Amino acid sequence: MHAFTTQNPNRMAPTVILEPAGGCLCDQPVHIAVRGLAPEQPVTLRSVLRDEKGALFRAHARYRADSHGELDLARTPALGGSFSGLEPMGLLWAMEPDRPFWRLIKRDVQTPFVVELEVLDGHEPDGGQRLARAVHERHFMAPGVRRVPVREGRVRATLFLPPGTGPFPGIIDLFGIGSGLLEYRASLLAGKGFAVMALAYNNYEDLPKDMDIIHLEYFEEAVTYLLSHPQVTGSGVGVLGISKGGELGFAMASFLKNITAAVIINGSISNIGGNLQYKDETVPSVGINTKRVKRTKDGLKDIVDLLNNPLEGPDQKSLIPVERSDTAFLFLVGQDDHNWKSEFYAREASKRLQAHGKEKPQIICYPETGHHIEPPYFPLCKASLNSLVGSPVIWGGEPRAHAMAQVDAWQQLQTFFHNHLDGKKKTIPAKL
Ligand SMILES: CCCCCCCCCC(=O)SCCNC(=O)CCNC(=O)[C@H](O)C(C)(C)COP(=O)(O)OP(=O)(O)OC[C@H]1O[C@@H](n2cnc3c(N)ncnc32)[C@H](O)[C@@H]1OP(=O)(O)O
Repeated sequence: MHAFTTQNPNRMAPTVILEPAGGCLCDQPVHIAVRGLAPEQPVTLRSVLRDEKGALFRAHARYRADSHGELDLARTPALGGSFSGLEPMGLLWAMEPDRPFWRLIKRDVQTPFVVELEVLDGHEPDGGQRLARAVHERHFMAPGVRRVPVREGRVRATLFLPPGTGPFPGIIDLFGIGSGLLEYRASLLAGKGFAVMALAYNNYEDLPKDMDIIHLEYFEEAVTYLLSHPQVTGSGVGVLGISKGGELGFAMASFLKNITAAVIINGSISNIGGNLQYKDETVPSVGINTKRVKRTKDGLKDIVDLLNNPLEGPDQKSLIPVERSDTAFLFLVGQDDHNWKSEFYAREASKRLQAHGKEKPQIICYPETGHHIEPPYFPLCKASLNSLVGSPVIWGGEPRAHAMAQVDAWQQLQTFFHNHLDGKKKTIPAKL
C-alpha cells in the first residue's frame, strides 16, 4: 500500500490542510483534513505538544481516507486510538501527558502552544512511514489584546485589555489554591471584550505560601483597582473563579460591594483550608476527616468525602453567607467532580439565595465532568497535585464528556457576563 502511495506519479504528496492555516486562538476549533492519500488508505494521525516544562502531551487516532484519497476530520469518524467516532478536535482534547499527574497549563500566554500533527501510513500501533506533517499554533492572546502586569498596593495580578479604547466590563479571574498567577483563561477571555484581571492570592511573589488566613480586604483592593481603571466601565465587576477561586468568588459576592456577576466553576459554599477574614468577621474552615480519603484501584487518593458536611453541627460556621449577596450567579458544575461535592454546594447556594428573596442563580450541571473545567480543548487532567492535600488526587471526569462540557461552559460564561456586565442587564421590576 505505501509503495503505491509514494510511487504513484499522478498523485500529489499527501498534505495536511489546516483551517485556519498556521494557528488560531486556543479556544477555537481547527479544521483538520488530509489530501493526496490513496483511495481508502488506512492512516494514523498523531498529535504532540511540548509544554513549557518539557512534558509531552500526545494523542493518536486511526482513520481511513475516502474514495478520493481525502480525509476530513469533520466528516470522518476515528476508528480507534485515543478516541473514536466523529471527533474533529479529538487530537487536542484526548491528549495525555507522558508524565504522571501532569496537567496542561500555559505559563507564558505571549507564546502559543505548538502542536505537531503527523499522518502515518497504516494502522500499526508503533506507526508506519510518515506521509505528511503540519504545525499548528494555539494562541492565548487575540490580536490587539494587551497584557499589563499589576503591582498596585498589595495586589499581584495581570490585567488583560481587549483591543480598542474601551471602556470594557471588568472581570476578576481566580484559580485554585497553589496556582500562583495563571493567566491563560484571563488572556483568552479578554479577546471577547472584557477587561480581565488574573489575580494571584497565594503561592506567588510576596503573597502568602500558606492558606492559614485569607483576608478579603486583599480582594476588595483588587476590585477597587479594577473599577478605578480608566478602561473599565460600570459600577461593578464580574468574578470568575474555579475551585478555591470559586469559593472565593462566593466570599467576594457575599462580603464585598460591587460584585455584579459571578461565575463559579466547581466552587464550595463552605470555607476550606484556613480562616476567611473580613473586617471583624471570621469564617472558620470546615472540618475534615482523613479516614474518609479513599484509594482508587490505581492507588490514587480520592478526597471527595474528605470534608465534613457544612450543614451539620459546628461545621455550619464554615458556611459563606451567600444569602447576603445581590450578585447574579452562574454555577457551572462537573457532576463527576472528585475534589468536592460541587453539585451539592451549587444547589445549596441556590436554596439559600432564594430563601432570602434573591435572584435564582443559573445552574448548569455537566455529566461525567470533573473538577478542572478549563477553556475548550484542554485535555482532561485525571489526577495531579492538590496543594492542600500535598499529593496527587483524582479530579474526576471522562475525557470526551469533559471536553464537551468545556466547550459549552466557555460559551455559557461569556454569554452570562455579557448579559450582566455590558449594561444591557434586564431591569428587575420594583417590588410594590
Ligand atoms: C486541609 C485539606 C483540605 C483539602 C480540600 C481540598 C480543597 C482544595 C481546593 C482547591 O483549590 S483544589 C485545586 C487545588 N489547586 C490546584 O489544583 C493547583 C495546584 N498547583 C499546581 O498544580 C501547580 O502548582 C501548578 C501547576 C499550578 C504550577 O505551580 P508553580 O508555578 O508554583 O509550579 P512549580 O514549577 O514551582 O512546581 C510546583 C509543584 O507543582 C508541580 N507542577 C508544576 N507544573 C505542573 C503541571 N503542569 N502539572 C502538574 N504538576 C505540576 C511541580 O512538579 C511541583 O510539585 P512538587 O512540589 O511536588 O515538586
